[in-house]
Amino acid sequence: MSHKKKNLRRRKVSSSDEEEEQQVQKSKEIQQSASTKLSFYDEMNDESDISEYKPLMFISKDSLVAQSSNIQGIQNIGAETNVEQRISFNDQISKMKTNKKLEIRVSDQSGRGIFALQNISPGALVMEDIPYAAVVDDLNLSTICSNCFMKSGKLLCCSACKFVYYCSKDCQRNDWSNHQHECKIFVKVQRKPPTSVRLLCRILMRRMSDPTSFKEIENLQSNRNLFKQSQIETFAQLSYVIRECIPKDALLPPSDMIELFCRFTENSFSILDGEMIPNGVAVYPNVSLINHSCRPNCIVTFEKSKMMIRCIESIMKDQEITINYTDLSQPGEERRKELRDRYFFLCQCELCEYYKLKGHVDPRNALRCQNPTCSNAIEPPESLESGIEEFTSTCSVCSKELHYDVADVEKKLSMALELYDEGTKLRDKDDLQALALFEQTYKIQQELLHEANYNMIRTRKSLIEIYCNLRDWKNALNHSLKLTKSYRILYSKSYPLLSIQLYSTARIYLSFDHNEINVKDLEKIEELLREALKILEITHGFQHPITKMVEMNLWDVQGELKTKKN
Ligand SMILES: C[S@@+](CC[C@H](N)C(=O)[O-])C[C@H]1O[C@@H](n2cnc3c(N)ncnc32)[C@H](O)[C@@H]1O
Repeated sequence: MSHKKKNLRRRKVSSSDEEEEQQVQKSKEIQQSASTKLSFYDEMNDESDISEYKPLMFISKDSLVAQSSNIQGIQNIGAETNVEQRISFNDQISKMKTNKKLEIRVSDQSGRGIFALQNISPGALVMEDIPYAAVVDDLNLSTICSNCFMKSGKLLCCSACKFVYYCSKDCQRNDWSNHQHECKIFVKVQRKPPTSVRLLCRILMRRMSDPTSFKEIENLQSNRNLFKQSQIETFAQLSYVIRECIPKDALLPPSDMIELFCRFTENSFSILDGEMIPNGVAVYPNVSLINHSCRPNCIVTFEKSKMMIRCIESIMKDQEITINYTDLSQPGEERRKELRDRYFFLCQCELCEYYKLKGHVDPRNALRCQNPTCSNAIEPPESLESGIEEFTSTCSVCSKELHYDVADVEKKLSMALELYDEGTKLRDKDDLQALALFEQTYKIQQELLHEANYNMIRTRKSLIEIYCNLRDWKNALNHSLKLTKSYRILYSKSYPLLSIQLYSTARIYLSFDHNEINVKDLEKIEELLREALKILEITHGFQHPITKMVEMNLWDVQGELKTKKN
């Protein structure tokens, strides 16, 4: 599907909802009937290329209610209603420090989930967990310790394979049981298997040394019946790679290997650094029980490979704990597609439902008001396909009469996306040419799209990156300030990406020549850092290295401000 259609497609509330309901109904039927499932998925899509799975934020499910009764050690303490059964914490969950605040319950709609047993305030640590198994991703192997996940410019590399790095001899020793088998393979073939395969090897090695722990993995949803045949075939091929990497005793029978791949696909997390940039992949079985919302009340952050779930929106007793599985800057339609394709459910969260209501325009795919002084989001017109040539509307903020020539808008936006793609291809080769293409893209989009439109955000991010590479701080700052404004529209006030964006903007400011920064600038920087810090204390906690770093930057700026004022 071309991007232009995505841009302009207006949601036909009733029919698309019906379609989605039908698809979900169909997927429920498939869960019960393995024989029909694959043909449905073949029909439904698509361009599945999962040979290089991106470790996602998250996970998925199976026939959940049925599965819940098989959970080892989880005791069903009786259904209080037909919809929800209360389930007490089992050994697995009691490992979590804060378990008295939480319990597992099961619902027809989303299977197992974690619920609050008391009110929880923003900033509170709701859960923390260490990985069952974790690997540093390929790009970061030389800068992150493969055992403790410490980031450093001075790591020691494994003298045998020279692929894997450690921060100390102790870390190398501790990781040896995991690394010894892959090390031989790296030496033999002089290249690494994909990150996902390396992680699965570690899971299987742990199973061999600690068989009871493997129940934690077996408890995860697999949704095997819902995977497409092409995906299952890829899993089968990757299983062959795994056979080459670990001892025979560590292997599972072929069908269990496929099941493991399905569980991994639905339950793996990206490990993120403080700035929310992925640097590894891991499985955290306890946290895998948390369901998704596009308006989550909790957020996942990491200290090295330890995962922390912190509350970002007040949670009331009996409310479900939720985190986000997708990129929230994407329009609802795309988020729902991703969730349906990967996690096999139709998202009906507060955010998705809100924009289905008449009169609520999602800025993520909106046009902008044609009045240059008005920034209102306008619901995009029907695409060309539906035969509409002109779209008229009235801006609800400035009351301007709006007239869009649909063909012209489609053409311009389509051209902007082509320019963007060209720019992306050139990005690592020729910054200046890429910059010229991104500027052209921006010029077209700025005239037509709302500032929080997904495509505008993408273009701005690319422009900021290139201007920073070129040390053109003035232009980088201009776009970064505007991006911050868009993030305020897109994200809740305690969302970590907003704090990281505020901090990045402050850093761009601080990159200016010292003499160019006056008191007014310093006050602005102080304001940015203050706000970033306030959010980070909630999302990452007071002790997180990034929180400390922002705090130190703030002190420096406050000191300088004092000196300049005197
Ligand atoms: C990581 S698992 C979450 C725990 C899962 N409910 C379980 O029982 O193991 C992800 C799966 O949970 C279900 N799920 C998560 N969020 C959901 C939501 N908002 N609505 C419906 N189902 C959801 C989906 O089946 C998804 O594949």
